[in-house]
Amino acid sequence: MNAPHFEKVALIGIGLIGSSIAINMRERGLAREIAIATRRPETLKRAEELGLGTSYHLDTADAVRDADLVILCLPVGSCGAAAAAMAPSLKPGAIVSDVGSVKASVVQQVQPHLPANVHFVPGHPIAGTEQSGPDAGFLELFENRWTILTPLPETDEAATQRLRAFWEATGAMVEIMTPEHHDLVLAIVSHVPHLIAYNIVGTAADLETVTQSEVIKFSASGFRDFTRIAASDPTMWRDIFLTNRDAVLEMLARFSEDLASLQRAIRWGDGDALFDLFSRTRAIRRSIVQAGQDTEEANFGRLPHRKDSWNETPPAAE
Ligand SMILES: NC(=O)C1=CN([C@@H]2O[C@H](COP(=O)(O)OP(=O)(O)OC[C@H]3O[C@@H](n4cnc5c(N)ncnc54)[C@H](O)[C@@H]3O)[C@@H](O)[C@H]2O)C=CC1
Ligand SMILES: O=C(O)C(=O)Cc1ccc(O)cc1
Repeated sequence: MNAPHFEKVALIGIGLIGSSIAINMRERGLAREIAIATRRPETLKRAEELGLGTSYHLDTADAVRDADLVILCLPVGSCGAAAAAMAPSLKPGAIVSDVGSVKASVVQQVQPHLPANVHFVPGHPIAGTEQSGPDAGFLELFENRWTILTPLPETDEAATQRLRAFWEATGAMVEIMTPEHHDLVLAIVSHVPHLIAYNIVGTAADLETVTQSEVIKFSASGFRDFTRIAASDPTMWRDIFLTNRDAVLEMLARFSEDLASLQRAIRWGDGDALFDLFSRTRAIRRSIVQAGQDTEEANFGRLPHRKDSWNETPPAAE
């Protein structure tokens, strides 16, 4: 058990990420008090049944009172309103952070509401699943995963280092970058891939010659992987695309150009072009697996709340 990193931590929102942080604090003794706030009474009741906190609040301002660290664990589009609601009750010297998948927009939404005497250190754990809600959290979620912190030029360095130490105590590896760079990188490695999954599952479901049951019956594992990703929370992903618009559109334009050249290679029977690309991509996959960064393989067997019937045996090591 670690010494507490903070006396009191307030989590605003208690879904997959909030509950995973709460479980980490509880199991690893990272905070003495854990205040949980959420807007729906049913969710709050469930968090209490799960024993995720030490106090439970429907009022965000109540939850953050006297907190040394406040983490917004909300859909990105809701962070501004939450910051406005809690701002008058923030303790001077408190660290305010978040876990949103987009960073520049969170900075734009949250910073104007914060008093000058608190430290704002935005963050993003690059770890998750397609599940949501307070039942979805688990202790190992952040282990050996990156958490990116995007402090602002004026952010107090000591506050950033305290938050780094907190995340490292959950098992995460921490990297620091600007919000804008974060948003570009995440657009290509996370946001566009999710868009592709939503699109391909939608296209398959819309095909008039293929009934829904055939889509499920004959789906190979590649398509199944897309359906897992396309089962991710609609509110969360709507907000990601609306708030990381420019970076996603830029990466999507690059993607579309490359897709057009693949289309051309297929049309003209250019097997070399196809073979070259597939060889390069296979090498990339192998280097990711070697570095131990593959979520599916790393997470297999440690997702207690995964209920999908396609959670088959892990593939043999490549
Ligand atoms: N799910 C994932 O795999 C990952 C998500 N994130 C980010 O973490 C944040 C939270 O995501 P999850 O925990 O997965 O979401 P979730 O859907 O599991 O939980 C969201 C929580 O926020 C509450 N909430 C929703 N709208 C609200 C509003 N308008 N005002 C107040 N409370 C509201 C919900 O009741 C719930 O407690 C998002 O910003 C997401 O982009 C970051 C890394 C991974
Ligand atoms: O479930 C998956 O495959 C994910 O990609 C999880 C995820 C979703 C959003 C993030 O910002 C970070 C990680």
